[in-house]
Amino acid sequence: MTELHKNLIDGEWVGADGVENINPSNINEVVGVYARATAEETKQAIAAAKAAFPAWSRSGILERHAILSKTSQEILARKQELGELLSREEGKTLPEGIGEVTRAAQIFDFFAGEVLRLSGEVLPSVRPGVGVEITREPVGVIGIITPWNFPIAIPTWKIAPALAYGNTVVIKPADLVPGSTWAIVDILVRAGLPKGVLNLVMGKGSVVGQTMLESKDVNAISFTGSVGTGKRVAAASIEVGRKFQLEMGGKNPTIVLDDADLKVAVESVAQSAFFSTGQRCTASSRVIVTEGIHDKFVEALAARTAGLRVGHALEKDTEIGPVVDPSQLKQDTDYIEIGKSEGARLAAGGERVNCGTEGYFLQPTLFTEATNSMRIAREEIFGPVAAVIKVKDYEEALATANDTEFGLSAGIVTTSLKYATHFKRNSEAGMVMVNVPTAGVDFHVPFGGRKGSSYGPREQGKYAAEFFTIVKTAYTAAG
Ligand SMILES: NC(=O)C1=CN([C@@H]2O[C@H](COP(=O)(O)OP(=O)(O)OC[C@H]3O[C@@H](n4cnc5c(N)ncnc54)[C@H](OP(=O)(O)O)[C@@H]3O)[C@@H](O)[C@H]2O)C=CC1
Ligand SMILES: O=C(O)CCC(=O)C(=O)O
Repeated sequence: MTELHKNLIDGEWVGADGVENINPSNINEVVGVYARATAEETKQAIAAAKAAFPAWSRSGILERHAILSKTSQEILARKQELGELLSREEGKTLPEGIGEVTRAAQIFDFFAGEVLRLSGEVLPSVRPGVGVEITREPVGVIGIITPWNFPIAIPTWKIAPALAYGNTVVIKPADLVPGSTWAIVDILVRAGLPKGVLNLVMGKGSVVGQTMLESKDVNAISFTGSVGTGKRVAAASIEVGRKFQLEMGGKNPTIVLDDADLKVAVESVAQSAFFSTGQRCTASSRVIVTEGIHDKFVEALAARTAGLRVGHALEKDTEIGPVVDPSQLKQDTDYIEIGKSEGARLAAGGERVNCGTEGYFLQPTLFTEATNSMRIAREEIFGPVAAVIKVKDYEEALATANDTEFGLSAGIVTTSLKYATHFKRNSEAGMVMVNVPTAGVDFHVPFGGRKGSSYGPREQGKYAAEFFTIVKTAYTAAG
């Protein structure tokens, strides 16, 4: 009998039965069995978080620091095991899985430090004899809803600041990958988190997520996922007057200019487009190339793409793991057909691959001769599929890069200080990368986009305080 991983509600592990978590590298392998919360259990979790808030919000900073720091240390000590769990449930390669786990440990460590750096401001009033204090207070119960593609990093970069600043939490991880979140919740509880402060409700978005959206007792929701669900979060939150923060899709461009170092350009685009199986909101799926370097760049990138080793996520030589599940695989292959029918040229990949196990393996796929009006250049695919668009010069490249409803990350590969500087200033993206991939961000600096990609304050780094706290301004007249 496989052990049931239960939900955590008010300090108790609860749940009678669950569903199997399947390995996308080998669908005959069950990663574990995880409970699915009901709407009633979700309401109990919210009530527990509400009841725990007064005490936790007034808890000492040393207690909060110690719990987050201990959690960071255990995650780091277990990075191999947790990296394997992550790779088995989501399909990214083991080095990518271990990297993501390490990032989670670093995030907990960062916010353990932030607890000790909480500060405010003291200002003179315009009225003589009156003082003004500006402080940050916790918001209350934070609802956290996360996607499947970063099963440990995204839950962590929402849970860690929420707890650090004195909030209580109800988290619903993606139904497809509950294992990594279960593991960090277990670690946090054993690190000493009081009951009710953090509640885990695994299960379906339509049940658990929807119940969170409808609850007046959830004071803020931090969401990462698709544009469609993000709009639901926004509408429901406005209805009950709560704070919300959305991180959604991307259609991130990488510009390659004539003066680019060819090797840097090819490696940067291959990584941005295909690593983590292209399942990153920061992935670059539009490659905008000026005509002087176009042909030799396309030739080199097609060769690099065709040479990428697709395989079981835990195999030593694998560079590209499987697609996460059948519905994402269908979306990817549908878009490959759309690209062909739109008249783009298939320069590499395009087929499913047999890697010896029953997994959702797909060749990294490169289209060339695409235009920015094609659906493969406008809609987020969320798989290992990229399209090259040829342009005349930097000005056309910049206009093409910005011609999208999204604005998460954007890259340029160039040796020109002039163009790099101009691009950093004029790109309509939240994160701009010069000679580095569009994906793979640091853990201690702000993360987020513009236009249709994001809504609300930035995540991560010290900027996380903007969402997870409320500013209070207090006036005191001297006696
Ligand atoms: N900008 C960013 O930072 C990122 C954006 N993304 C985007 O996320 C998408 C892929 O993730 P995916 O998980 O499929 O996105 P979804 O929006 O489908 O799911 C995200 C989360 O929302 C939940 N959810 C679904 N329906 C509801 C509902 N009615 N009420 C409340 N919650 C609900 C899901 O639950 P369930 O698991 O049951 O479906 C899941 O936990 C991609 O399009 C990608 O662009 C992904 C990562 C980062
Ligand atoms: O690129 C990264 O490091 C983070 C990307 C991300 O958060 C995402 O795709 O969900």
